[in-house]
Amino acid sequence: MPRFYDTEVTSRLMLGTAQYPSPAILAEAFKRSGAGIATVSVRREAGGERAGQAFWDMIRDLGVHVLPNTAGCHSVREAVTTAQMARELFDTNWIKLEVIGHADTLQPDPFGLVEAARILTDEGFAVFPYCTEDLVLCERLVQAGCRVLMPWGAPIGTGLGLNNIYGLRSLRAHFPDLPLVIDAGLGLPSQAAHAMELGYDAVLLNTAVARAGDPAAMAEGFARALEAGRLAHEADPMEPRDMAAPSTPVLGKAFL
Ligand SMILES: CC(=O)[C@@H](O)[C@H](O)COP(=O)(O)O
Repeated sequence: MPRFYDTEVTSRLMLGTAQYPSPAILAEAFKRSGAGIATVSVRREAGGERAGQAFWDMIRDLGVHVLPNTAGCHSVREAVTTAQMARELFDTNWIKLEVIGHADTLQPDPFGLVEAARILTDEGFAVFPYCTEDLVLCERLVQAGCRVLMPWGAPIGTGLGLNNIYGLRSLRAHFPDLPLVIDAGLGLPSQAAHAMELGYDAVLLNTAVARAGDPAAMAEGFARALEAGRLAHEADPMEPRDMAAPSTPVLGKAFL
């Protein structure tokens, strides 16, 4: 199982905690999938007071690692301040760093992300940056102190899956020993299995589970797909080839 900043987790599935039809369904999705990490929006917690406390109690009861995020932050300053609040609220130095750079695609602002990552690692945070698969950006994030990378599969909430297989494969090859997590854009368990087959360590998703007709069943579907994909990765898959190759031996075939 993957290790994030010296913490070994028990599952390759991380789930977001927004958009569920009810808290009970959210809890059931975690239970059935065995997801090991819950991401929580600091803004939601900080703004909610009593509702926030009830939500936090429920998350704590799940018994999973909590990964607060800076969702909704569009500037370095906002993200850093939100991370500092998260450390106090959740009593953890883990932070999923989001610095959104574009209103339509919600893609990360690479420049702000690196700057915020550097500030936060200097302050002792364990930063989980939501990034793109750009190799130069990822190099800079590692230089800034990040010990895990979270490239997007596709824009948040689209369910499009892995938009740039080539780029994700290159990233894996470039950082063979760094934990890599696909974050955002997954819509189906088969896409999560594909991420595992590419050698990724984990996936983080929210919309595909929370917006499914049966969120708990979908969460379990993702968990099973992750297991299948990882097993396939470890089994050393065959190389695809262009030319047909008979899988049945022709030796001993009767001549007519
Ligand atoms: C970066 C971000 O906000 C994602 O972690 C999001 O929470 C999950 O993305 P999906 O809703 O597309 O799964």
